[in-house]
Amino acid sequence: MTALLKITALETYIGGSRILRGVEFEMHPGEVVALMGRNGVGKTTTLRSITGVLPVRAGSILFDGKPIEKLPMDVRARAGIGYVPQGRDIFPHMTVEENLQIGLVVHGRKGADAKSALERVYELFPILKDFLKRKGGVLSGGQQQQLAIARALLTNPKLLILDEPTEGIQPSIIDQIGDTLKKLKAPAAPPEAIDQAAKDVEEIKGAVKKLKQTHALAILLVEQYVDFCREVADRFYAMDRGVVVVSGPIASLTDEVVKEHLQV
Ligand SMILES: Nc1ncnc2c1ncn2[C@@H]1O[C@H](COP(=O)(O)OP(=O)(O)OP(=O)(O)O)[C@@H](O)[C@H]1O
Repeated sequence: MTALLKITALETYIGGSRILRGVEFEMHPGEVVALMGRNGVGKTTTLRSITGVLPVRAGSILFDGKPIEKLPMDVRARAGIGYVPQGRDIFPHMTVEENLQIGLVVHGRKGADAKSALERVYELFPILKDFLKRKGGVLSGGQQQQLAIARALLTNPKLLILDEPTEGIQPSIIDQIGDTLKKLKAPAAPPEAIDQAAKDVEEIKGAVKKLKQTHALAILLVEQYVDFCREVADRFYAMDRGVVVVSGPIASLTDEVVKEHLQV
């Protein structure tokens, strides 16, 4: 099968620092791939290099068989690369509906085409349809993430890139069950917040799984939480200091691999 995305010998610098030092990986249509690694190894830099936020110094990025590494960001987006950056980037003072409308306008979708695109995202994220008139900023973290994914889907991407979709949602749960010291120092999150966080994570997981079944698109996911990756991804790549050090089907992401390459 022809690769949808093929990255070869990719090098990206930030300022004078060589952050990516020959990244190589590929993705096929319809695949969910997790890009993993400890903090600061270059995962976000890799995503930014693919989307065109950062210029590439050397190497190639083939998307759908064509080189894109020199193309501007908007051209890459129109070619079929949808991107949900870390921190989600929704407009907090605008309603859910307005946030989605912006997605449609930016990509020139109107009339019946726009309506059917919206229906598709409402099917995937019913909560958004219920909350159309709410301001983005009052949604829970997971609901904002759903809104950001929905907006990216309105462009009909062939590849959807998600940078840490559970960031800022999971820690509240982990704080509760983990580090006792932290618990003693910081007041516990109220039970409603923990319930909401757990529900949010399940909804995002569910959405990725549903996307996999119902949409012909590939998903590249940066995610720290191993269980999340094990549940939704088909394959994984783990990075260390600017290169991919191990990869394989998600079943080969054993606890030993996690210990060696992912745990702090
Ligand atoms: N704007 C910047 N200026 C200087 N160095 C940067 C900048 N952005 C990132 N870096 C450095 O580049 C390296 C890779 O960062 P990157 O954000 O790609 O890592 P990451 O694997 O996504 O980690 P994280 O999970 O912490 O986001 C890090 O060492 C970081 O300090």
